[in-house]
Amino acid sequence: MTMAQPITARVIDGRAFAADLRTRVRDEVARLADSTGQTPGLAVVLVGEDAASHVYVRNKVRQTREAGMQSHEHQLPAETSQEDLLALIARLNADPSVHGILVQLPLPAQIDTHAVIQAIDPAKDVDGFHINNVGLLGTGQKALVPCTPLGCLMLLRAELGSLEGRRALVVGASNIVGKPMAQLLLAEKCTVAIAHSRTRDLEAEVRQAEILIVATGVPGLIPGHWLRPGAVVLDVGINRVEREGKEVLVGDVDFASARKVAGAITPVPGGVGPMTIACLLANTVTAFARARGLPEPAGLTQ
Ligand SMILES: Nc1nc2c(c(=O)[nH]1)N[C@@H](CN(C=O)c1ccc(C(=O)N[C@@H](CCC(=O)O)C(=O)O)cc1)CN2
Ligand SMILES: [Mg+2]
Repeated sequence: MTMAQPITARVIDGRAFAADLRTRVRDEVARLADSTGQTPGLAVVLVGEDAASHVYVRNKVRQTREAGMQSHEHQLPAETSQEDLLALIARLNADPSVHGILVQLPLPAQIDTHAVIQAIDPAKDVDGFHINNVGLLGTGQKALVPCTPLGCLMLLRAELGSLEGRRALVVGASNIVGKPMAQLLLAEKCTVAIAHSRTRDLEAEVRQAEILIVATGVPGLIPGHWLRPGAVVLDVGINRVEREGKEVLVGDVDFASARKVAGAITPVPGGVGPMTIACLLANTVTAFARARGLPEPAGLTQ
């Protein structure tokens, strides 16, 4: 008699996928430099002392340079005024060597985040947060797309090929991840639902999803037994928790139980996270090409 094999999900290697995307970005940068004599430039603005933000910005600067692009780094003190930050953005908007502008979030409390994002030239808004880009994405036109959802879309396409007709659930309705993710999935012709903190029966919603994307910041919110068997699960959560006296990173999905039910799943760390910066580089190349009226580089955007 043969024993039933336990189902074990394929673990999606976001680090490897991001490394491959960065190689494609680097090749495209070299090709563009050859044909135009110019190198794409990315300006990164960091205000204050948030420790995680410093790590992310350091990685953004390093990976920008490794891709052969120019990095313009602006570190401002925590007490920077809104006026000074807006003046810097105006200078970056006007600088022809800057093709992408990114203001690292979160910003200190005295600064109006929305006003700062709206001050960025939408053509240089490589985070895709400006309402022009939000509106373009929502109306099915070419936009600059937020980096984390764009990374998720690339992982899903690599895993599933066509997403058409699939039932997708996005858990979390943030402007940075949940809402743009839902728009991207809709554009792929998925049947899309968005769940949030007031969703009445989250388990019942999760059970129906062939594609599940979770971005809530609640560690271990989704246990494996809620999943539809074979589902593709992308875990966007990055939560620092204490386990056995040590600080560890965990996602919003309980990985140990979920991998016994899912068809494929991203780990934390090493899943969706690394795609965020790789997609930022890709967006910078896309912004550069569009600004110069060049053909869209293939495979770098939605
Ligand atoms: N302006 C922006 N601010 C923020 C964004 C953003 O896209 N634009 N996203 C996050 C932070 N972020 C990039 O800025 C980011 C988060 C996580 C990772 C990543 O590689 N995570 C690793 C784990 C890293 C760790 O050890 O902490 C992983 O998941 O494997 C990269 C970038 C908020 N702010
Ligand atoms: Mg504020």
